Amino acid sequence: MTILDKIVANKKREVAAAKAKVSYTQLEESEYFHRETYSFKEFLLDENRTGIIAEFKRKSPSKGIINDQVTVKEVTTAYADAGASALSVLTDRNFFMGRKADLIRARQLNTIPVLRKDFMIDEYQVIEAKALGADIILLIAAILTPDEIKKLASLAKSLGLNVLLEVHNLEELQRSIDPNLDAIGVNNRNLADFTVSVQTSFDLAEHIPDEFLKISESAISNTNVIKELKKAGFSGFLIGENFMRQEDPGAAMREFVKDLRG
Ligand SMILES: O=P(O)(O)OC[C@@H](O)[C@@H](O)c1c[nH]c2ccccc12
Repeated sequence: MTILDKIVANKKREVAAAKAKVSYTQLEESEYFHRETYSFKEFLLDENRTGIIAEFKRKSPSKGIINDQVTVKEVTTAYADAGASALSVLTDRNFFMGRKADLIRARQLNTIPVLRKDFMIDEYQVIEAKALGADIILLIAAILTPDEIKKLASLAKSLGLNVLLEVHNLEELQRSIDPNLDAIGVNNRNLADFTVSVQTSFDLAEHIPDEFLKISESAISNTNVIKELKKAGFSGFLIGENFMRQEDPGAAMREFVKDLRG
């Protein structure tokens, strides 16, 4: 059983428990369920921002605890001030030490798009994402069939959510392309064995149709890589650990952006 299999098995139990605890009607009564979402594209392509999707991540299966000493407030507001185009907030509890309350908090405090970073396998989670204040959902090709992607993405679009599809290889990309997607993210980390290579993004770039925003995810730790990824057509850069492993993740991002712009 790979780690991804374990995460999905756990997620199925978690979703069943959430459904028993909070009904669809209750989700739809959330104030955020009716809000107008921010456009992912608009913030990514805004020249005054950086294209960086800055992630709040306390822990990961590959690295263990990264940083459990900082608050959602200090980190996400500093990320936004430093020029993040969007925030990514982990809501998986067991493997990433995330909480749904982290997403609500990030939403309350910021006026840029927020990505719900989780393992989406059920329509309930999409509705829940809107109710928690998300603007963007992540769909991971490795754990979904093309029909599931279509179903979850079209539901998300009907709620005004932006959809980011994550792929790790050409086969996943080609089978998963769907008109309801807004952005395609190439994960430089193989979720089956945790190996990382930014080359994965360069290899897949030309295969992503131009109507989708191109995002490079994971293992980005220097600004030269971003400059090269931009030349290859990428407009979004998802960065977690490189900032979160520092005592002050917001300050780390500020320095990084200074270097990127300098
Ligand atoms: O911390 P990194 O290497 O900068 O990576 C961030 C992000 O890409 C990574 O957390 C991620 C990418 N896809 C995921 C899917 C689920 C959980 C986490 C992820």
